[in-house]
Amino acid sequence: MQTIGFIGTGNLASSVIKGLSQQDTDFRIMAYDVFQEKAELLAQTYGVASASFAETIQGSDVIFLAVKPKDIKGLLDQLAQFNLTGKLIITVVAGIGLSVYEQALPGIAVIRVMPNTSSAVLQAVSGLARGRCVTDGQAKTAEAIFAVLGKFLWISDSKMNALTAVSGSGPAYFYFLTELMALAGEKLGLTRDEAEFLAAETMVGAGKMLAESGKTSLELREAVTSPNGTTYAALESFRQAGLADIVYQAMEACAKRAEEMEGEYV
Ligand SMILES: NC(=O)C1=CN([C@@H]2O[C@H](COP(=O)(O)OP(=O)(O)OC[C@H]3O[C@@H](n4cnc5c(N)ncnc54)[C@H](O)[C@@H]3O)[C@@H](O)[C@H]2O)C=CC1
Ligand SMILES: O=C(O)[C@@H]1CCC=N1
Repeated sequence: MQTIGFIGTGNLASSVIKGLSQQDTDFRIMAYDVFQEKAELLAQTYGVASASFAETIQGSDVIFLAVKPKDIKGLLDQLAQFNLTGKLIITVVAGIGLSVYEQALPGIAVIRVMPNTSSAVLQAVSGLARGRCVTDGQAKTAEAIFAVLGKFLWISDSKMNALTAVSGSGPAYFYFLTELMALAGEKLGLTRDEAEFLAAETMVGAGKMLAESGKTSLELREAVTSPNGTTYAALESFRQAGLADIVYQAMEACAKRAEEMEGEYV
């Protein structure tokens, strides 16, 4: 059995620990946060161990870094004080490239991962970028973790910010669209509860169709769209308002922000 030690127990780590704790895995989990009570609450909720920083680092085969980008430099300075030989570092920190870790921790195995918060319901999609010192066994360990949490793909470090714009931040875009649809439904005469229920269930159902129907998003969209019907009217309005550009600009801003972070925080 291998031990995964989480450093930082915020939103992302909570989603991952929640997901892992639902399945019978070969992993033992330890968690540390600078706010001790936060790690303890999480540990109690999911039946995992909370421990000190040193215990977590020394007792883990996989050290899972889940702090904000602004905190990574200080954390790497702390990690450099420990003997990490043979351990695997998994980092989910947005925007910070593999070379930063490899410079700070020479010779240590690092895999950079961009998961998403759907890890909590085992429906994440994660991108994994392999560092130079990672053994095949360590790569398999990372695959075992992210396969439990959903789907994954290996990708080059240079594409990680683009992947972040699609799937790392992506859940928020769908939640935002759900909020906007609910607000519009209310304006059109539904109650808030009716509109929120309908918008959320529509998002869930459409996602399930994408997952289970074997059809593409284009095919599924066409099946809803009658010629000159109601959906057609809505989609034409989206097109005329330039939705494709709006989506591109938002995702470009996301990737650009990820790119800025390394220079800003390291
Ligand atoms: N929230 C999300 O949807 C996703 C987040 N990420 C990445 O995951 C990382 C964490 O994000 P969130 O969980 O959303 O942030 P968060 O703010 O909820 O959690 C970060 C945690 O790290 C703790 N922390 C800070 N410095 C620490 C240190 N030196 N040692 C131990 N704990 C420390 C904080 O107290 C906090 O509990 C970020 O780098 C983000 O880019 C990646 C994919 C998705
Ligand atoms: O907003 C953020 O910076 C993080 C990275 C991907 C999702 N949330």
